[in-house]
Amino acid sequence: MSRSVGVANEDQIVLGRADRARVRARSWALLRLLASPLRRMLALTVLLVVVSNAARASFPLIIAWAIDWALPELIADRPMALGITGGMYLVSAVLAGVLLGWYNLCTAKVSQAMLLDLRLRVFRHTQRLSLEFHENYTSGRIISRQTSDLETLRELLDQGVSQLVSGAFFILFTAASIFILDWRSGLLVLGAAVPIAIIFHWYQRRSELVYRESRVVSARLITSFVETMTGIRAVKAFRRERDNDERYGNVAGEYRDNSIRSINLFGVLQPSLVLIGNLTVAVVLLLGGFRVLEGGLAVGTLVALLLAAKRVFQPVESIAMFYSSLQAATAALEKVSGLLEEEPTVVEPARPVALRDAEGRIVFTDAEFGYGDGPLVMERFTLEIPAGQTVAVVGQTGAGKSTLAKLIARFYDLRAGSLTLDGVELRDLSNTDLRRAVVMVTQEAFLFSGSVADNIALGKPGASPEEIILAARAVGAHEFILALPDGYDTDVNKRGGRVSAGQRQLISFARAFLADPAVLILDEATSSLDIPSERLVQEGLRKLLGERTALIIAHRLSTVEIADRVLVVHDGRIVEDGSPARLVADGGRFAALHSAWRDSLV
Ligand SMILES: Nc1ncnc2c1ncn2[C@@H]1O[C@H](COP(=O)(O)OP(=O)(O)OP(=O)(O)O)[C@@H](O)[C@H]1O
Repeated sequence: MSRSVGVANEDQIVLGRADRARVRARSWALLRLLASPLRRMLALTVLLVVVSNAARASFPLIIAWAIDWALPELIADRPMALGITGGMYLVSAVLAGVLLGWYNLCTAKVSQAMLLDLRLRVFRHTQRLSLEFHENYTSGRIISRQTSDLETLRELLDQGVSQLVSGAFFILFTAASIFILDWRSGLLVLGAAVPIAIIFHWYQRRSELVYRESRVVSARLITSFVETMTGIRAVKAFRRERDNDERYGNVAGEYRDNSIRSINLFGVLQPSLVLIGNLTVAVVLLLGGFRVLEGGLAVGTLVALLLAAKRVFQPVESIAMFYSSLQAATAALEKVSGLLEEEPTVVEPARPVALRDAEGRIVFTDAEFGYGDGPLVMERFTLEIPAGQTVAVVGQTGAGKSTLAKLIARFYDLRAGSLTLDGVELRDLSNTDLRRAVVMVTQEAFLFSGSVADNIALGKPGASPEEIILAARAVGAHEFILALPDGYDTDVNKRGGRVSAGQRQLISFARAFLADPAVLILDEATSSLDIPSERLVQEGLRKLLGERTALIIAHRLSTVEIADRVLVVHDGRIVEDGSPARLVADGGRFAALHSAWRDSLV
């Protein structure tokens, strides 16, 4: 497989031939995909740009006729010819103006529709990608794809595309009009296309690298910023400000250098084009002038030729300017299309097996697991958890406890073996059935913006206020919620609505209670609670656990007391398995942990 699949070579500036071709093809495929629902509109846009520019390019031709044909006719007292050429000029001018305006409206519609589509795709897709992807691809990068890259595309689409296409057609038609007027001058203008093509090619090769680098450095800049701000507590606690300033300063400096390089490249491109254009006009004037003197060329034709030659190079400058935003947008599109090419590693089955009322029997058979291509984190094991059992998982840090929990929640798939819920492979369940049956409450107990009630209701969309209060009461959260400024309607992200870490956990307990899953996983979920609220929660927890299957990962052994069974995980293996009392009696690892905990209580 090529290394350029997905985001794999995202930080690489110079791409090999095959990788470059693949990345280009991927970007084009994305553009085609975005354009396909707008085919009709696009066809109209093309028609408008062709006709309006043909009309614009006809002005010098009409002027040549007016001078060389209509004027002599007028002198001969036949004013009809001047009326015809004047009328033609007027029609062309109005047609060009009206159609050009319409064309601008159409391109704005098309480009904004494409941009909206892309924005939504990027958001939906990144949300759909598996946890494995997000754990490796930092949130800073995602933000940079969604903001800075899409902004770069927006800048091009807002103005650039319409100018580029319109300019290109204008040049084409004006060059054609020069050929019609005088093929020798036409060849001269065509000759100027050679150095222009060379300079564009030079600019394209150089700027491709510079703009690709710009995307990479810009992502690093945003990542550095996001990391500092999301970890602002750790930054302050460890006095990281000065180091962070320096690191950020270095990346910002790199970004500046990169911008200077791209401006310098443009600084060569633009004057070169102006120079080529002016020289060509001068040559056309010189040669045409001699031919007029010799009688080989009509005066009107020369005037028209000069007008056309001057106009043919007019859009070149704006094309050069928008060409640089095209290059920047191409680099952005490479990155965004790479992100969109990533596939979720944990996929929903095409034909899921239905699971109505889950009981919660979990069975691992000859299961093995490791993250990505990494080493095995859980060595081959077989484990059966009967429905309704409360299992505590203990073990030293890094042993694999959370990994076990994440497998049951299907955040990851096994590398080998099978994992079933009520006899159905987890991989064969629909997301809806799986999420209804298995709920995981994590340590971070994330709250979304909105009210406390909204946050609890996430467990069961459409839950009534009574159900929400019942759930909060069950886990012992009701009292503190009532004490908040607006009770259940308090906005958790507003000043005064902020809740403590322990309160956050209680809210997420209420959410889980309301969800009423067959299998509940609590990952370190009681670690932020102080002792009284932990006691309170112990009570709530008993109610929450009720009849369900539960897997509790806890450092605090007080939580383990309510478990029917304890699993001791060590170095990716389950080394002890039994009731708490039996494991204590057996005198193994759990017994040692337990006695240390008892001592700490005294
Ligand atoms: N996303 C990941 N990618 C790669 N390796 C990982 C990932 N998450 C965990 N690991 C590794 O897997 C092993 C088990 O981690 P796990 O989080 O399951 O441990 P744990 O027992 O829950 O530890 P703790 O009590 O500290 O939370 C560790 O060696 C860890 O480095």
